[in-house]
Amino acid sequence: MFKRLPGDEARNLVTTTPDTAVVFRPAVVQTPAILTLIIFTWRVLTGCVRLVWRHPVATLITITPGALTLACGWRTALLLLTPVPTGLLAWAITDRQSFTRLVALRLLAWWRLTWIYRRHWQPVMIVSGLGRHLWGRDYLPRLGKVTCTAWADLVTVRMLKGQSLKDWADRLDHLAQGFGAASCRVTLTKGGHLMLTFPRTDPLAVPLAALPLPETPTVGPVEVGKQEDGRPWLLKVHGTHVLVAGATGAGKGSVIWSTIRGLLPAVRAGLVEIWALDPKLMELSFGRALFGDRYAATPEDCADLLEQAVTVMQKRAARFAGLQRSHTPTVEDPFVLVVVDEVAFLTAYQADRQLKQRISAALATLTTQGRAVGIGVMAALQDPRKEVMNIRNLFPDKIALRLDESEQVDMVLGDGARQRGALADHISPVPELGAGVGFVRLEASPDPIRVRAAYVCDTDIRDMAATFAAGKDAA
Ligand SMILES: Nc1ncnc2c1ncn2[C@@H]1O[C@H](COP(=O)(O)OP(=O)(O)OP(=O)(O)O)[C@@H](O)[C@H]1O
Repeated sequence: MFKRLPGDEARNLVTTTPDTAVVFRPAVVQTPAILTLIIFTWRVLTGCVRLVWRHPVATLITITPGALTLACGWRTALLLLTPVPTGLLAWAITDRQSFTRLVALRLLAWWRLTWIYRRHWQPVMIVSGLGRHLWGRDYLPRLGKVTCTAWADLVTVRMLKGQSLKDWADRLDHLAQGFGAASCRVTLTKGGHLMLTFPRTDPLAVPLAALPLPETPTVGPVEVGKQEDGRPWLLKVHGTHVLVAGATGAGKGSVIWSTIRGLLPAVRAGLVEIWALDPKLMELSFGRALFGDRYAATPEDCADLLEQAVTVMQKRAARFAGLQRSHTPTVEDPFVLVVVDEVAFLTAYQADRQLKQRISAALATLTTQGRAVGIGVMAALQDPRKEVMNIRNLFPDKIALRLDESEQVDMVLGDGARQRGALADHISPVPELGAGVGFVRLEASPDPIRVRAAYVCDTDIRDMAATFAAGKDAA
């Protein structure tokens, strides 16, 4: 008499009495050898076709020498092929960019697909829990195309049915570790498909020197640093408000000073005014000459300056009403950028309740109504919690530099930003490695982008103040 046991393998588990050892009897299905051979051949053939289709250049380069040797012998093959490496070398020397784009990166992509991703795909998927091993079969997400850019591998993936972006976002560390990358970012490309980004090199690993001053006056977007992919980081300041959040020493000053630097030619042309609030008396006081009488350090002066900005805003709004809905900077109505270093000193940490109220009201008025009439606020903040900065949501653009806690990332960049790879709490506290590094979300995309601000050192600020001090005429 056999007693059946409950569970997944019930039909394979039998025992005669409850206290005897379980006898495991695996089900054996006899597959005809011919069927196995047909399936195997079919897989090899489709694999070859797919390989040639996806990587024609790499396949051609690999196969040609062997094919020529077989067809004409090694001497003739050598004779025929010698011009190829010579030609490639000449191409690489004369037009490095096109050679890299058309040959080098494609070869690299093929190599990394076969050697890194395909080889490790199955174990990484199973161990990370993104694939399943059920009834003796592996159910794995489909590895798609690998594209190499100058700095990262972009890997397309078709998710398993029933998986969500969150399942992948929760396992970014596993994926980075599994494929030997420093980090991993995930983006949904279309229904069921996503793209994983594995950086190979980090263009932001070394500090960036202050950028050259723009040749023509511009109100933005201002180039303030570099993006992870090596492209310039352009920060919009006109028509928005920017909040820069970062722990102490995160490099908030470099974002502020790079922005000011990029705007200086426009300041000189009369198209921009920079009003500075420096309650810590540290950061902006260094370039005080640039701001003239639009500089305040004590809480009383800061409240007065903010209220002046509100008056300018209201007068403009009254003049513009019914005539124009957006602002174009002119000498009569320049763009006013109100820069506030450590805004919490003026709000949350301000002991004088009346002053605190005046400052909070002015800031809230400017951030809710200033955009359309050409008044922008750029505020720096160490602690982004709501208790400290209750108007943080009035800033449409936010930058998360190094933060102390993982929860603070979503407070700054919005829900889900950390899950999508904005690991601002993992940025190195070593200034050379991490100061000025941060994450931003551009308006067009929910995916965070890693950036680094250029470092405007004391000498640069001194030079800027000497050349552009308020009241100096254009050279
Ligand atoms: N973009 C940068 N690249 C390299 N190093 C930087 C950069 N920005 C700042 N640093 C270095 O980090 C140090 C701290 O920077 P900074 O004072 O701007 O930080 P912070 O966020 O303003 O800090 P705090 O809130 O304490 O004032 C600087 O003295 C400088 O040495």
